[in-house]
Amino acid sequence: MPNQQALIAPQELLIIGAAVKTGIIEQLSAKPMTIDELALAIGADSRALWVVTEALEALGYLSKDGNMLRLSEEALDMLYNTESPNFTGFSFMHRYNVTNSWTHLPEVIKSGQPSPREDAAENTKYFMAAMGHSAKEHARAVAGFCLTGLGDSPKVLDIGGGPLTYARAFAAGGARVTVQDLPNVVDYMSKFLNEDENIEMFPGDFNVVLSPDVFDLAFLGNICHIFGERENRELFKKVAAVLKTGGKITIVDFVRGTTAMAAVFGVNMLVNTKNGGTWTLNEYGAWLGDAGFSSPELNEVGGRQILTAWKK
Ligand SMILES: C[S@@+](CC[C@H](N)C(=O)[O-])C[C@H]1O[C@@H](n2cnc3c(N)ncnc32)[C@H](O)[C@@H]1O
Repeated sequence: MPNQQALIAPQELLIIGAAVKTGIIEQLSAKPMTIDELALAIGADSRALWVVTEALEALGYLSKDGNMLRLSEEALDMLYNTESPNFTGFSFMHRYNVTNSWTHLPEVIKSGQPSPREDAAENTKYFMAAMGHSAKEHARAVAGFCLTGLGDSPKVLDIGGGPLTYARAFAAGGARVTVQDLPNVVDYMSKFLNEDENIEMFPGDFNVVLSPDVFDLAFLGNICHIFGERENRELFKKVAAVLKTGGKITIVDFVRGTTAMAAVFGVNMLVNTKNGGTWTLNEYGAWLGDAGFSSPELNEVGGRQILTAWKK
């Protein structure tokens, strides 16, 4: 049934997102400023800046001391205080970028091509923050489920595991983890890794190569929706080649035909990728079977759908 409650503009996201994009937040995180000082610092129109900062104040992101603007305590907690229960960092900026792509859906429906993408370096930072944030709550449960039956200190290959949230949960469960991700992501994220974490990072495009080792478990967290049938079939074959016999593959993704979210998320992949999407259990079964795996089992853990199959 259509959800009329959902038919509202994401105004707060668009306002705070624009405040981050234009540098309002960064400038005010350094020091309080008047509207005119801020306008000069970020090269903005004073009238427009006044209207937007009034809204930011009304929404609780800014506070005013005389004519000086500053970030509110709540905004400081949310954006910068990693110890705060309200900390999100800048993870919402990924949603802001995605919302931008979604507004091109009418053109995408006609052309069949994804929305134009802005390749800004800070988007890697936002993407990693968003993925890390969304996995935080259920990573332990998912990792525990995936590690079941693998014995002591299994070797895990976490493909597309750049945000490190799942890798840390695997390591906490006793695994030795190799995280493979794109070189720019490994470059950025390896700074956040401590030497004693039992996690190493391998830079590499999974469409080209997988980390050359023998693993007990390959974890594919939300990567099968990025590409189409050909790439997934190839990836599953590469996974089979780096798993020991009897080794396990676990895939976290929305499975089309089993949840409404899979169809909706399919639209996200339509606007953001050339041939990504969400796939049915039958499709996964055929692709995994042809790559040498058993039929996949579908489970739900911590609200995430997980497919599990074993290398024959
Ligand atoms: C949607 S995120 C999922 C992150 C994490 N696995 C999770 O489930 O929260 C996809 C991840 O795959 C990585 N990725 C995308 N294409 C890749 C490729 N061709 N080779 C290696 N990593 C890739 C991205 O950089 C990103 O870290």
